[in-house]
Amino acid sequence: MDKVYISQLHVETIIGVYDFEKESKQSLYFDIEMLTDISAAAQSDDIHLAVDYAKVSERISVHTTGQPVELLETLVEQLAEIILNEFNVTQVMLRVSKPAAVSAAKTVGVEITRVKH
Ligand SMILES: Nc1nc2c(c(=O)[nH]1)N=C([C@H](O)[C@@H](O)CO)CN2
Repeated sequence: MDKVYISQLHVETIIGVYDFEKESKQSLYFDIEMLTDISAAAQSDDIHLAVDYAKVSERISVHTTGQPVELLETLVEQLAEIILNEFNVTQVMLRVSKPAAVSAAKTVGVEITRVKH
């Protein structure tokens, strides 16, 4: 299966478990891999038949900066459901990194893979 991907999408938002995290935005970085058949888009050269990575990026940014959640787990589950429901994708891998969370680490985060049923 073919893949459309987005690497290191930067979004600033309120996210976190602790009170101090609810007062100022933090950076999140998303890596997304979406399985899809690209043949119709390639043969027609038509963006409407492609998984538009710009539209996916915008949807991720809008959702992530909407209603705040505490856990990265909650956020990536919500985003995986949105991508599978709203785009022509059979499987999505989402990795979110929160580089400021653990000062001794380069970055930390959560990765999931979800399949359309
Ligand atoms: N598995 C997770 N562990 C932690 C999370 C998280 O979202 N998922 N969040 C925090 C805090 O919000 C942290 O980012 C602040 O230091 C801690 N562990």
